[in-house]
Amino acid sequence: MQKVHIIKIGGALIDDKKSLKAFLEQFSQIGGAKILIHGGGKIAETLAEKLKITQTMIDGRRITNKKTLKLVTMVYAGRINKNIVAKLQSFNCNAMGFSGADGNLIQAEKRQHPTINFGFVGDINEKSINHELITNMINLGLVPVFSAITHDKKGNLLNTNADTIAGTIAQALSKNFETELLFCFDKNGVLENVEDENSNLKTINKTEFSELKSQGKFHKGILPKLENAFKAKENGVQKVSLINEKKLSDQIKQGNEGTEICL
Ligand SMILES: Nc1ncnc2c1ncn2[C@@H]1O[C@H](COP(=O)(O)OP(=O)(O)O)[C@@H](O)[C@H]1O
Ligand SMILES: CC(=O)N[C@@H](CCC(=O)OP(=O)(O)O)C(=O)O
Repeated sequence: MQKVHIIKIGGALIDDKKSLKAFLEQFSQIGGAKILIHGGGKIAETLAEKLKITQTMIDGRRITNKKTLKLVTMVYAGRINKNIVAKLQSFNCNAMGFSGADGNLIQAEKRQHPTINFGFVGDINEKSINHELITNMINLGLVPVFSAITHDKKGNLLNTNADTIAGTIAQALSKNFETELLFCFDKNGVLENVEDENSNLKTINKTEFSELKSQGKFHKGILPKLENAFKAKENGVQKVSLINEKKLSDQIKQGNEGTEICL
C-alpha cells in the first residue's frame, strides 16, 4: 500500500513567520505523498480583537456568526492558505491550497445543538471527504493544503476545527493508503505536567487518557486534538502521533518523536 503523511499545524506556529518557514522547509523535504492541514485560530483571534468582533469558544469550537465567518474565511482560506502555498512553492513543493468547497472536497453539516447556537460551524465525518479527488491529486504528484473552511453544498461556507479535518481526511484515506497522521504543535507531545516540557509521554492509550483527563491534566486545545487523534486511530489510521513542530524531519526519519496514540 502507498504511504501518505497527513500533517496538521496550528495557530501558534502559523503566527510565527520564521518558525513557519522552517517548518514548511522540513515538510517540503518529506518524500512521497503528503497532505497539510492548517488552522489559524490565533491569527483570527488577533484580527477579531482589532476589528472589535467578540469571540466565544465552547468546547474548543469557535462560535461562528456571520461576521466571524467572513473573518475566518478571509484569514484561513485566504491569507494563511495562500501564504503557506507560496512558501511551499519556494521550496519546490507543488502545493495547491483549498477550502472544502473547492472541488466539493469537504462537505459539512451545519452543527445542530439542542441548547447552543454554534452558528456557521460545520461537522464532518468520513463520508464528507472527497477521497477520490484527493487520491487523484496525490497521483498527479500534487500536495493538497487544506484550510479550516468547509461548505454545506447549499451555498454556505462553514468553519470546521482543523484537528477534526486532519483526523477525518486521514480516516477517509486509510482505506486505500497506509496513513500516518501527525499533529504538530509547540510541545514535545502530550505532557503529564503542562508546566514541564520534559514530562512528555512516549505513548498514551484510552485508559491513560481518561485517567489523566479526570485528574485535570489537559487544558485548552490539547483535548480536541487528543479526541480527534483517538478517533482517527480507532477508525483505521495506522499511526497517529502528537509531536513538536520542530521535530518533523526526525519523526519522518526515525518515527519515535512525541507521543504515539495507542488503543
Ligand atoms: N497536558 C498537556 N500536554 C500538552 N499540551 C497541553 C497540555 N494541556 C494543555 N496543553 C496546551 O495545549 C496547547 C495545544 O493546543 P492548541 O494551542 O489549540 O494547538 P493548535 O493551535 O496547534 O491546534 C499547547 O500549546 C498547551 O499549551
Ligand atoms: C469551529 C472551529 O473552532 N474552528 C476553528 C478552525 C481553526 C483551527 O482549528 O485553528 P487551530 O488549529 O489553530 O486551533 C477556529 O475557528 O478556531
